[in-house]
Amino acid sequence: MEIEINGRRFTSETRFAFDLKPVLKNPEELEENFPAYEMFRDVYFSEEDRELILNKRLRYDYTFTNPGKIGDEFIKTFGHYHPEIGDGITYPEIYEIIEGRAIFVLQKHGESFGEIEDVVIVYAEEGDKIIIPPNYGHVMINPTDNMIKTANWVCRDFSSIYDPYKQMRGGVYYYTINGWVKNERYNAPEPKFVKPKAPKEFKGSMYDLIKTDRLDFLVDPTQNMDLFEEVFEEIDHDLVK
Ligand SMILES: O=P(O)(O)OC[C@H]1O[C@](O)(CO)[C@@H](O)[C@@H]1O
Repeated sequence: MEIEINGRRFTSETRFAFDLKPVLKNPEELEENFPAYEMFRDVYFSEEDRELILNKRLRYDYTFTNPGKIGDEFIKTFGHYHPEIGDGITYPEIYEIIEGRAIFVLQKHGESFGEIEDVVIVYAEEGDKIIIPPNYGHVMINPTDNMIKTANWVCRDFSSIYDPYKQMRGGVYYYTINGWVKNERYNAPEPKFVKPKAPKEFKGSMYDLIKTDRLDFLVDPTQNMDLFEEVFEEIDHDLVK
């Protein structure tokens, strides 16, 4: 797929349903291949911005996630962790929902990939900004009949880590037409159900945050670990559709 921004064309990398086989609840139910989501990595609006983005060691991506199901499971991203910066702390990330409604499953592993210390299920709406704290892996699910469009800022110095999700066949929970199904390969506590509560300094245009120092935490989260204390607000799970 291609998008045009200010006369520049950006081409996506497509993840197909077959690419998701290693992380599906029921891979055997996948018969026909189709595009699951489009990733436009390293987008910029002007050459001047491009220089700023490179200097700040950041990357701006769009992800367009199609609606659909594989068996009874809703379409989702593959899922990944980020590497360590040092001292056992991994790179965080910030997402924005540009269009649609999404669910993120965040998980933090302990000694082994299968030992989960914390699970946070984030129900996000259009306009929400979602901060993925250090040390959490993340999967984004499309629980709707419409495409989800998201943007994200992330440090550009690393590659995502997919092996834990491959080894465990996906994240700690699958989202299905019958609701949440635990992936029994994991030992994990009960999930917390939350909505995003990004601090007020992140209000406004996601892209324009590059013109401020507010994204510095993506490259060095250790300078402001308090930021991650209040990025979610617990919700009553019964209220969640
Ligand atoms: O890398 P995955 O798990 O396929 O997830 C897709 C999205 O995650 C990002 O890598 C950001 O974390 C985006 O660039 C990409 O569109």
